Amino acid sequence: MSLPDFARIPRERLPELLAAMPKAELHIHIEGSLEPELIFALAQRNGVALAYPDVQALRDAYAFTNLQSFLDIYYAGASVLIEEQDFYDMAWAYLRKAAEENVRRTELFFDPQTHTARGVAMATVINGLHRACEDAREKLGVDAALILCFLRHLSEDAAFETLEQALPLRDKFIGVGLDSSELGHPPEKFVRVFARCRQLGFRLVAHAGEEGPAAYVWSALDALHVERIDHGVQSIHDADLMRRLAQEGIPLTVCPLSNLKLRVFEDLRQHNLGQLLEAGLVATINSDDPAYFGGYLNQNFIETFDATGLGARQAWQLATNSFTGSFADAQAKRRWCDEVNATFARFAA
Ligand SMILES: Nc1ncnc2[nH]cnc12
Ligand SMILES: [Zn+2]
Repeated sequence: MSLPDFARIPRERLPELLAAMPKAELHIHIEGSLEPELIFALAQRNGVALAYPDVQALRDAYAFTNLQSFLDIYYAGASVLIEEQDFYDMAWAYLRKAAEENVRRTELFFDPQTHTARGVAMATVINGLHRACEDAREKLGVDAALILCFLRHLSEDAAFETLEQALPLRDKFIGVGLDSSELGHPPEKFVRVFARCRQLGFRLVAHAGEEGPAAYVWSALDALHVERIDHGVQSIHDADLMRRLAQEGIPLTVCPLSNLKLRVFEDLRQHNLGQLLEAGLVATINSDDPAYFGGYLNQNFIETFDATGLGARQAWQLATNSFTGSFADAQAKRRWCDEVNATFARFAA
């Protein structure tokens, strides 16, 4: 099939097109979708004390200077999650939003160590999230899958222990990832546990090159053998790495509003997404932690396009990349890419 005629789509219609086009979200921490209102509702339901008197005071605290300043508040927010129903409610709220935004496929990260460290059972976490994913498929037509993330500020032994706890529920998540504080915690720290997960047949991803250097992206690829890089925006500083990412078609799950709020870029106009696409990388747009960074997926698209001047061609590329970069089966990917083409043909008619 030939490419849509992008020149026929006027710039004024871009926001409408960005919202309407089918898309996949490949980088969303489900705990980062916990809105202040739900944090307060769950705190009350579970009798958990919060450090803030009300929703507004909590929201006012969302002024971050870097990744760590965000993570401290993010882990505190997650402390209200106790029962299986809490995990369900959190994921269901996100999945409903995703359906409204024409997300067809979403791969949700979750951080079990944040919860098991507080005495919440692994099964409570995974069963609640998984039930929401099943309901999303049935009731919303959204295909949702779970990816278990190891916290990189903790030890590899702790990651192994987490894996052991999760293995009885292995049919309920498709892969593993690596998140939390990047600087000082290089991928090499987790070589053995990723090797084990690879042996077990899990899909592998890792955060790399968000605040950390391009060298961390190399080691995520060569030491951990990940299939996708989360963020990866620092790759731009290494021409050999850029060539490799392009040649091997390794997807980058880029999160523009997150990068702005965590000061990876001081201004959205300086974001390098356009350069990554120009270099032929399989870059995608994602929300990361939408409740904390001021926007869900469509807001990320709309603000980024507005600030950087990207156009309909890049919109098509990003929507297509989101499906090709996903871990869905080949037939579903083809169906969604056809749907992307049909949407663009309609806007170009
Ligand atoms: N942007 C991010 N980077 C690393 N770990 C995270 N956990 C939640 N959001 C994250
Ligand atoms: Zn992330």
